[in-house]
Amino acid sequence: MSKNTEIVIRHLDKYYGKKQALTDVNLTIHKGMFGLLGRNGAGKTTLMKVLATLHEKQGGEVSICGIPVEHASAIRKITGYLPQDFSMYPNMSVYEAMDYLGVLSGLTKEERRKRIPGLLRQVNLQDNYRTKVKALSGGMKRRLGIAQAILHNPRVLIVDEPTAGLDPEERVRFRNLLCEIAQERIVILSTHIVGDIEATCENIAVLDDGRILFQGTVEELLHMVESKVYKAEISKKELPELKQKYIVTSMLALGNNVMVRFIAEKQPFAGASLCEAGVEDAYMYLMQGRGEGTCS
Ligand SMILES: Nc1ncnc2c1ncn2[C@@H]1O[C@H](COP(=O)(O)OP(=O)(O)OP(=O)(O)O)[C@@H](O)[C@H]1O
Repeated sequence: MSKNTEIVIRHLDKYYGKKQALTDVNLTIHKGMFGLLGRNGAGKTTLMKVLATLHEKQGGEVSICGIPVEHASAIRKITGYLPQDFSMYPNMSVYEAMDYLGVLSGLTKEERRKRIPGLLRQVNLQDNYRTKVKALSGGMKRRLGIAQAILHNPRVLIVDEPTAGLDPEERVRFRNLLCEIAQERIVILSTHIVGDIEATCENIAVLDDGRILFQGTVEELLHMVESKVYKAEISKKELPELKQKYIVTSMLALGNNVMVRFIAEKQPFAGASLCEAGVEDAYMYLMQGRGEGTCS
């Protein structure tokens, strides 16, 4: 595949003072949805900020569609970024905010007039032109954030933890929007919510303590726990021992008993039945020995 349609990261190192936040990160990211998964503090935001040219790296090479990240203004022309703590112009209306950002992006009046209505329709805010930004719900603000991030029609969209705090319906709607956008772009989605990745991304990377623990397809991740995920109904008294021996990925209380889902290398005891592995199981397995994974 041509380097002009990829993000290529080689031996990337990033420090904050003496603290090393990224260590020898190597990734190649193609068109479509790419999921970056990791617990809080793993380095996801740092990696995204390096790609968005908001942080400088200390070592390695990074290029986006063939352009080295050192060429910040050229990178910003082809990259859209939605930060974790996105907020903008609370007293402007939705349309005014978009129009203003369009001016800042260098779009002509004609280009703005043509592009903004289509984008607001795409993010389902077509009925909110006059709504003040401060009056939007969390999900609507996030969707407006996406519209502003793709206002200049970038080839790459970088979205940092976009679904945190959204209700389930908004989360699904937001994920679908990103998938739609990813049909013609590279979209990088960072999250610590395993469900977001499972539903949307074919290719993923798991970051932990600044290092890549895994990269590949969701299928390859699932393969790691194939024939290793069991469920069993046990008494509450037996639970502590089971938790000591195995990685428990979910529990459901049933009176004095508990239905547990856990990972074991082979049939652990009679009465435990094999089940289909999920991404959350695989993630917990991968995180084994690294403290508890913070998946929700
Ligand atoms: N400005 C900074 N100065 C010093 N250390 C920092 C700074 N920003 C981040 N770090 C540290 O770098 C590491 C990676 O942080 P980063 O924010 O990239 O993680 P993250 O995976 O995005 O986590 P979260 O989901 O909590 O945002 C953490 O140990 C964090 O404490």
